[in-house]
Amino acid sequence: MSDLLPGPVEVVGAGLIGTSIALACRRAGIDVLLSDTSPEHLRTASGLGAGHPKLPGDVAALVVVAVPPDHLGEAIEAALDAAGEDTVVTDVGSVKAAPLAAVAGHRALSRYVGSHPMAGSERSGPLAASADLFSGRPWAITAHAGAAATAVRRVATLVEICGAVPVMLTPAEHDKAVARTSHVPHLLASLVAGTLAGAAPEHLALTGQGVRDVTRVAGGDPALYSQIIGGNSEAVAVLLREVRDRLDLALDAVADGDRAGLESLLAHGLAGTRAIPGKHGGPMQAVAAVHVAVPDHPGELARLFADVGASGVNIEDVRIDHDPGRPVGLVELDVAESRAEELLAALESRGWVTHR
Ligand SMILES: NC(=O)C1=CN([C@@H]2O[C@H](COP(=O)(O)OP(=O)(O)OC[C@H]3O[C@@H](n4cnc5c(N)ncnc54)[C@H](O)[C@@H]3O)[C@@H](O)[C@H]2O)C=CC1
Ligand SMILES: O=C(O)C(=O)Cc1ccc(O)cc1
Repeated sequence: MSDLLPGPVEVVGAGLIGTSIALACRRAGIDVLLSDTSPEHLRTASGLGAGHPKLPGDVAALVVVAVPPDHLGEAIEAALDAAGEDTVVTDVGSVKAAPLAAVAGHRALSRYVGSHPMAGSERSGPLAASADLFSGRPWAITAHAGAAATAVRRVATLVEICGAVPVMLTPAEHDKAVARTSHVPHLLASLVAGTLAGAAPEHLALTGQGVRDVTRVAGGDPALYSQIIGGNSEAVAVLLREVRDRLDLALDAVADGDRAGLESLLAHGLAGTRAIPGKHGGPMQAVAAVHVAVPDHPGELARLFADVGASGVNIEDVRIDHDPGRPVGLVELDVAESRAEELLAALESRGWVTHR
């Protein structure tokens, strides 16, 4: 337990994010109070060991509001109304200007500090939660000008307890940033995924890893993401117009057979992939993919990872694709470019079928 966060922590909204935070706090030995409008989620989260239902009279040191975006304002206000004089309130909503505007006139505004963990999944509810969800992930802290320094420190302590990396931003800057890194990518993933709905099975049989990578986030709950994206409409619209202009250029280049124009658009995209920070927030490391054919039998992945471990090469990322015609998985290991040849040789010497 931390001196800066003595507990208890109250989590309002025991879904994916709320229960994950609660589990991380419990792991750190902090008492957690839970509340949720869904008795089922409350029961499930309590059963997972995330805490116990809040009782009348319980007072938290920190309230974490983790409800869907459309309900953030009212839930933050209710938390500020009910809290003790020393209680700090944060929320973890994916947009930050709107909930702040909803409570801007509150007498206890100095004890509210917004935040946003940049980690999650396509799944919802407490059963998808994990204490490790935020490990090594950025977590924005969006203090407004009138926030008390003690309140900001308490929220930063929560971020540290969850193993995340704090990033200080104003609410407006945050909303512009996530329009670019989360909301527009989500919308475009959904548009691409939509072209697959109802497609001919013989076309879908040619699905590879690329389309899975591009469409993964589109698997998220449409009701939640319409609130997230709709709650950041101004910043999202600015970027969507930029994308629309490029889409028009792409259409013209394809229709006119303009290879140079097409290459220029693709090169711009490549530059974007290189701008994405690497693991742990550092500069992007040059990685190379090593592909390994793995028989679809119990224990084969464990054997492969043990052999990679024995070679001393670190795996930066891993993906698995399936050969539709054979009982074989194709494992793609991303490793530092400078170590790829060494890994290929080590795996081949142990009998694995590999290629770059
Ligand atoms: N899903 C994700 O990957 C991420 C979501 N967020 C944000 O976290 C918040 C929660 O999202 P998830 O955990 O994914 O959703 P979820 O659907 O898994 O959980 C939301 C929970 O809030 C409860 N709830 C709804 N209205 C309530 C109210 N008025 N009072 C108390 N409980 C209420 C629901 O019953 C549910 O248990 C959202 O604001 C979202 O923008 C932030 C980072 C990542
Ligand atoms: O699934 C992913 O890769 C995500 O990026 C999850 C996510 C979803 C919503 C957020 O507000 C923040 C993170």
